[in-house]
Amino acid sequence: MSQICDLVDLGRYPMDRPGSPAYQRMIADVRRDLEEDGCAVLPGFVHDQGTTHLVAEADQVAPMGHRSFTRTNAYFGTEDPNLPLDHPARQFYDRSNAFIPADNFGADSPLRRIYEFPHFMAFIRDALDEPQDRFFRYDDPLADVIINMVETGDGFPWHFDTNNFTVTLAIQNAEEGGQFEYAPMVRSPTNENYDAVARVLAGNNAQVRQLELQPGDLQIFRGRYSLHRVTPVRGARKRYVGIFSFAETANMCGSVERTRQLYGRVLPHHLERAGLRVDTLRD
Ligand SMILES: O=C(O)CCC(=O)C(=O)O
Ligand SMILES: [Fe+2]
Repeated sequence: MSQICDLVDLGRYPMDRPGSPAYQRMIADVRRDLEEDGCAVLPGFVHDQGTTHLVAEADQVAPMGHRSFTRTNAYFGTEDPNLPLDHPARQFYDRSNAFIPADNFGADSPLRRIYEFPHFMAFIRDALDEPQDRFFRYDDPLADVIINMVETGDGFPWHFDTNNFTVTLAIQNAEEGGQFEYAPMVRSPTNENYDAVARVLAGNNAQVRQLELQPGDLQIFRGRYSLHRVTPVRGARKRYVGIFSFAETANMCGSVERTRQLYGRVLPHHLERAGLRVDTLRD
């Protein structure tokens, strides 16, 4: 079974030593990057040897990925015929990928080892400057820690996330494509900024940054405000990205409908949380 130091470069990222000067410097760096453009990258967070474990695990569970195709706009909304045809909310794109659900990452999973390392959650919370009583691991056995698997022909078109922030770990790059592109903080809680969104959707990349993330890089991203996409992938090698989820309230879990769409199934846990009975017996 791997230890955290077999995966994470704790020398470079001393998340296990809160309060030390090195830890304080690390937090200051991440906060500055998040402040500047809503995105912080920690290169080599998982060292090369650790990445080997994560790739081996991903290859092993890849057949369990649930593939989904949708036609979506940047807001995951439906068609609104009352808006002008060129409105950003009326631009629809194909999206396809496969998520490998969280219950494939069991107690001895290296990816889960990182997610459940107690100092990891504290470090992410600290980096995002979130209060302790508003930061929890996601209580969803299919979605707390997953892999986004993107294969040749797949892509993740322009969108805003529904979560306030996303924590991802690059595990394996595709042979071609699969770059992460984003328009930093293009909208705010009080301003949709549709004109700027429309410019990005139309292919104007003056405001767009492209990241060449390498396996092992950790990314902390405020995806609710920054329009972003993953460029289409080509070649035989799959693109693997680990996604670690956190929530503002305890016991948060995905809805039955959305879970079924993304992971192809639900567990009794989802039905219970939705107030539904697990059995079909007459009361
Ligand atoms: O795979 C990635 O790098 C991020 C995908 C993404 O934007 C998302 O899951 O919302
Ligand atoms: Fe996203």
